[in-house]
Amino acid sequence: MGLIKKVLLGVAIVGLASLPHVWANPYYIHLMVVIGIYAILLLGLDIVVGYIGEVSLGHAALFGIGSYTAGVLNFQLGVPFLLAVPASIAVTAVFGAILALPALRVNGPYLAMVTLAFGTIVQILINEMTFLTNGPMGLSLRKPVFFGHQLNGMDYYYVVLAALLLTIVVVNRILKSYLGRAFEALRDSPVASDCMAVSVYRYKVYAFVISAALAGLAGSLFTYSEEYISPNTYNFELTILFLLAVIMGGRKTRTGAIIGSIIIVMLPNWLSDIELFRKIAVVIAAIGIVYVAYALVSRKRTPQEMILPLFLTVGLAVFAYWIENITDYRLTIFGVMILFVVYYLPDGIMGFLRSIVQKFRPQWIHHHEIVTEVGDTKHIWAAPDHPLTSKGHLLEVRNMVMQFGGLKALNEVQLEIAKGTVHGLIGPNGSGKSTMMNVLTGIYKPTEGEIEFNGKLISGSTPSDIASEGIARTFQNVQLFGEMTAIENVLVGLHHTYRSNLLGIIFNTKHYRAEEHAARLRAASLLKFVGLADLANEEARNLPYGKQRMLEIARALGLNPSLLLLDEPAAGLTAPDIKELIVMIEKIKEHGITIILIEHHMDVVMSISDTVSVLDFGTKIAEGKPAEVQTDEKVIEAYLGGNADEQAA
Ligand SMILES: Nc1ncnc2c1ncn2[C@@H]1O[C@H](COP(=O)(O)OP(=O)(O)OP(=O)(O)O)[C@@H](O)[C@H]1O
Repeated sequence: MGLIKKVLLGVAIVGLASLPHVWANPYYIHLMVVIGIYAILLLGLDIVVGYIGEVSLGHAALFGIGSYTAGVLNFQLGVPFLLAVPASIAVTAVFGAILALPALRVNGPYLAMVTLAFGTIVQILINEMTFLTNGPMGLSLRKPVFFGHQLNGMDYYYVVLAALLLTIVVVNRILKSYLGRAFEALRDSPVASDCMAVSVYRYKVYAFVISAALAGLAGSLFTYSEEYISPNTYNFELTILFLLAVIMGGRKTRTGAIIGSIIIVMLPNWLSDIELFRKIAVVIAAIGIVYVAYALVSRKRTPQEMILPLFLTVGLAVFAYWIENITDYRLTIFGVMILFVVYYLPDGIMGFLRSIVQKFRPQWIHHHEIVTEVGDTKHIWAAPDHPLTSKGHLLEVRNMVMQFGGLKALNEVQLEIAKGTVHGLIGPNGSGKSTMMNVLTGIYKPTEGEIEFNGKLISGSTPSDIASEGIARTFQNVQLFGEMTAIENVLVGLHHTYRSNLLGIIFNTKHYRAEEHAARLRAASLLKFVGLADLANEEARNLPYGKQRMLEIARALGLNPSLLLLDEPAAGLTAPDIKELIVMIEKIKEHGITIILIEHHMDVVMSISDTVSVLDFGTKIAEGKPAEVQTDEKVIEAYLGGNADEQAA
C-alpha cells in the first residue's frame, strides 16, 4: 500500500472512530451501524457481482439465515455473541454452498432465477418454522454483553466498525491473492481459466461461499443491532437494494461497497426531508451540468447522447422545487436515480470518480498494484508437476471423431506426438485443426475415440483436469484476462504452484508470502522471456495484438506444461516478431517441452517442425517430415482445392 493510501486510511479510521462522539445522536449512530453492516454484506456481494460477474438474487436470504442463526442461538439457547457470530458465519457459508453447488452449474438469468427461488423458500421457511423462529411474531433479544458489561448503541458501533475494518482487510487479502486472480480470470475468459487449471465452476463456488459467509456475519450483527428480527425484513426488495448498492457504488472496489451502503441506508432519509432533498437535487444538477459540459468539450459524447442526462439531473432539481410533499414520490425518485447511474455511470460512482482521478493523478500513483520483481533467466523454467513416465509417445489420439450435427469436423483421426518434438498441424481453413485443439484440451468432448497423454487416458476429462496433467495452450482468437495486468495474467498460469489455503491467505502467513514472491519472480521472468518485461503492469486489453499473443505463451508456460499447443501463434505478428517467435519456440523445445503447432505461415511450420500432419475435411491426409509433406500430392491438391495463395501466405 502506498504512503498516500496509508495516510488516507489512518485519517478515515480516526474519523470513523470519533464520529459517534461528534454526532452523538442515537438515531444517527444506529444508521451508521446499519451502514457498516450492509457494507460488510456488500463487500461479499461484490465478490460475486464484480469479480466473478454473476447476479445473485439470494443475498437477502443469506443475510436472513445469518440473522436467524444468531437470533435463534441467542433466543432459544442463550448462546453468547462471541459464539453466535462465528456460528452464523459457518451456517450461512454452508447454506451458500448448498445453493451454489447446483446453482452455479447454470449462468446469467438461470442463476438469477435459482437464487430468487432460494430467497423465496428461505423466507417461507423462516415464517413457517415457528418452533425455532417464532414465525411472523419474530424474535427479540438484547445487545451483547461483554465481560459482564451490557453494550449500548455507541459501544455496538465500535463492534461493527471493528468487524467492518477486519472484513475489508480479509476481503482485500483474498482478492489480491491467487484466489482473487482466479475469480477475475474466470469472469474475463472462462475458457482460458479452465485451460490454465483454474476450474471455473470450483472457483465460482468458492467465491459464492466466501460471499455467503460475509452475509452471515452481516446478518448476525444486524440481529444484535436491531434487537428484534422478523421474516419480512429479508424480502425480495432487500435483495434488489443490495444489488443496486453494488452497482451504484461501483464494482470491484471496497470504497464502492461503502458508498453503496451509505446510499441505500441514507436515501430513504434524504428523501423524507424535502429541504434536504432540494439541496441534494441542486448538487446533483450542478454535477450533471459539469459532467455534460466536460463530455461535450472533450468530445467524448455527442450532444444527442447528453440530452437525457442533462434533462434528468436538471429536471430533478426543478421537480424538487415544484413538489411540496416528497413522500408520495420516493420510489419514483429512487428509480430515476438508479436509471441514471445504470445508464451513465456503468462502473458506478467509484468507477466514475476513479476515471476522473486517473486523468489528473500524477504519474507515480498507479491504479494497479505495481510489481517490482525483475525477471531472471534462471527462474523461467521449472520441472513439470507430472514427470513423464510413459515410455511410448507423449500423446496418442486414436480414432478421433468429433461430430457437430451432420458434420464430422474430425473423422477417425490418428495422431502420435513424440516426446520433445515440434509437431506441425496444418490444413486448409475448416479442416479441423482448431477442433483437434479443443478436443485435446477437453473443451469439446469427442464423439468417439480416445486420447492418451503420458500413459493416461484423458478423453472425457474436464479442461482444468487436462491442464493440471500438463497440457497448456494458446488460442487462435486471443483469450487473455483483459482487465488484469500482463503479470497478473501470467500469475494465473502459475496458479497451480500455490499450496496455501484460505487461512494462509487471510493470515498472510510466511509460507504464503514466500509462494507469492516465488510466483511473482517466475512470472516476471516469463514476461522477460517473451519480451514483455517492460509491459508487466499494463492491462492485457491495452497491449498491441502481437504482444497479446506473446503474453498468452508466457501464461501457458507458467503451467509447467509437458505439452504446449500453439494455435496460430504467428497470426498478427510482424516479420521481425515472427523471427523472434521461431527462436522462442526452439528455446521452449530445448527445455524438453513438446509442442503442437497450428500455423498458416508455412515458412514457420516448415522451418521448426520435426513432423507435420496435414488435415483436410477432418481426415488426416499426410504425415511426415516437412520436406516430404511439402511435396505430397494430396497435400498440394488439398491446398490448391482451396485457395493456395491464401493458405501459403
Ligand atoms: N462448435 C462448433 N459447432 C459447429 N461446427 C463447428 C464447431 N466448431 C467447428 N465447427 C466446424 O468444424 C469444421 C472444422 O473447423 P475448425 O475450426 O476446426 O477448422 P480449422 O482447421 O481450425 O480452420 P481455421 O484454419 O479456419 O481455423 C468447420 O466446418 C467448422 O465450421
